[in-house]
Amino acid sequence: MPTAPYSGLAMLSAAFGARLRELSFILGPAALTVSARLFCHVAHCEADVNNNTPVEVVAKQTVPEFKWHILWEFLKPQLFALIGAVVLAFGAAILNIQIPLMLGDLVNVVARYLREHTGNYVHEIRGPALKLLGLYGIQGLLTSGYIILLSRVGERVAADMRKTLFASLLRQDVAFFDANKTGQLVNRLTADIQEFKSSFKLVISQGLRSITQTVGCFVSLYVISPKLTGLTVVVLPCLVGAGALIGSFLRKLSRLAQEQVAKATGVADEALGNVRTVKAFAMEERELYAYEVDKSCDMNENLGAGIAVFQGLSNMALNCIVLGTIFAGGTLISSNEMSPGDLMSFLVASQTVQRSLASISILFGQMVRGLSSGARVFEYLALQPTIPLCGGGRIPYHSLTGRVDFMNISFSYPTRPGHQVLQKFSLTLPPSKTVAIVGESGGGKSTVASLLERFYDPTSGVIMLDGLDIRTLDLSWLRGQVIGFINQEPVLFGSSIMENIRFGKPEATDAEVINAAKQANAHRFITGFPDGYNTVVGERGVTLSGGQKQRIAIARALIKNPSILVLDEATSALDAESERVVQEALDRATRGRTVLIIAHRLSTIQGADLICVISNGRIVEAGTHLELLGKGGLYSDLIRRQRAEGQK
Ligand SMILES: Nc1ncnc2c1ncn2[C@@H]1O[C@H](COP(=O)(O)OP(=O)(O)OP(=O)(O)O)[C@@H](O)[C@H]1O
Repeated sequence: MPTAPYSGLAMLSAAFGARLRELSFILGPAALTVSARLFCHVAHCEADVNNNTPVEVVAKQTVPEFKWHILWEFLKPQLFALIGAVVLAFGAAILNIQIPLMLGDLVNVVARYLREHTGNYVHEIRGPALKLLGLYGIQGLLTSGYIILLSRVGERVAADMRKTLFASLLRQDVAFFDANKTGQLVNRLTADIQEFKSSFKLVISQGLRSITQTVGCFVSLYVISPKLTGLTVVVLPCLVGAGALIGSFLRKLSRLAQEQVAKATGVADEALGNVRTVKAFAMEERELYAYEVDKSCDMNENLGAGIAVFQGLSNMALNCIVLGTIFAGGTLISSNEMSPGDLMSFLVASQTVQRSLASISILFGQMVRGLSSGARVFEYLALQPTIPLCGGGRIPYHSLTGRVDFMNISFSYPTRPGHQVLQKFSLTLPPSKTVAIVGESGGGKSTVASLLERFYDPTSGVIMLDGLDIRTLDLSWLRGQVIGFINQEPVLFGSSIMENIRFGKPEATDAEVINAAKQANAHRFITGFPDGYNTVVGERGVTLSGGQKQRIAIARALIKNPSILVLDEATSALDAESERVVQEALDRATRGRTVLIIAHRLSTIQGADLICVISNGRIVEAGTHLELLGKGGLYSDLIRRQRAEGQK
């Protein structure tokens, strides 16, 4: 008998073991096995407490519903493997029910031999022992079989979910990303799916086994001794009721802790994604992350303590049942109502029930967590974007002029519905002409570009391309082939320069990529790198200068040969020399195209065919540079202000 390094439960187990040793004069050596198994169970339960601390990271604002039909779609392709796993798990559970009965047979042989000391012990024990050994072997095989099948099903379902969720997230409107933090979305892809997978596997394997064993062993208990079973049945409902009450309190704690972990992850994601800003303000030490992590640590510690008390109490109660059984069973043996083997069977069977019930109580919490993780994953799987990515008409390339009309556009961002950014805004971009929008910061310039790209749809009014409402046109065609977009801070992906330029047209040949780079004034510096076009640009292009990044972004936009080019303050973040080379590239790129420039520095747009000044969401002045200067209005003011700032 091992000495217990554990707390009260283990001491109870040890005391129980001692009691069994006392009884071993009747029950023989098998009693020691029961004691050891019970001890192991206590240790196992304590280990479960540690394993049960939830590390789930959840992005949770509302409580989404679990959609079973979506789960069914993922399970369908794995149905055969799943049925196989269920059958094998069921088989293993049925065999587990047989084990106590066989142990009883074995003990009866031992007890009879101890009592009578007649016959050939080895010969008599061989039959039941071999039967039991065979049962252990088959049970082991079935267990391995269902675990293999189940982990296959779990992994494949999780991989399918990840791929589908990722595709669904990318399909969502830009407004969706305004409202949801990236870190929380990534959590759904990783932690939520992981949690769902673990719960799914656990519930199918252990849940099925525990329920089958509980029912089966209860039947065995009743067959062995209705009296003793009656005793157990009276006590059990009280324990289950108390357990359910504490369990619901713990689930609430768990949900709060999960939300806190998700919050901390969101903060980390934001800081790591913008590490330069954090460093520039020397905020490494003061980052909010530590505070949020400490908070989640406290909450998880409280949860862990709650789980510990819960499991401690439930183990103690269940162990007491076994203890009571031995006393009551001993009385029945003394009055010859029960054989020692029957008491052995009863003990092991009741121990199996106890273990199964303990595991059901843990599984119940796991199932709730799994269901809420699954619900969060399914919530976004079922979400349809309000702006569909494909479907709708296309204008043949040869007849496309590139004329754009903004007609009476009013617009508020979905995340800020009370704040009207554009009010009855009207503007025409004539084919092959350059129109620049200027105005105060926050006046709505970039919003105009976003609406043309259909990142959002106007609240009222229509945007026309060649006289057709852009809402009737195929969005992937519009974004993929008609409009080229270059903004102030181009984002490159952490792959090669070649792949980054090809992002604009995935089917482009190497020659097309090089040609686009030449048009964007980028070929020379790219070929100057040791790896040329295969140079990997680092995350978000950090290994390149601002001007180099911008020229690659221009090449990426030009490779699709767009009819319309939108330049959102494309050179405002560059120094004078970079601006000159990029401007050169842009001048070449804009030739023969309809161009909308969202301008910050007025010096770069003086050659535009039309300059519009936007204020409070509508155009207040329009004309060429000279015409506007002559008017002496808002445009002249802006120029004067910029000159004064330049001189400072
Ligand atoms: N995604 C968004 N969600 C909610 N409001 C937004 C969003 N983007 C911009 N806004 C708000 O819309 C208004 C117009 O913003 P916009 O970016 O169009 O201005 P801008 O003229 O381009 O400014 P700047 O010259 O400073 O870039 C601002 O009040 C801004 O706060």
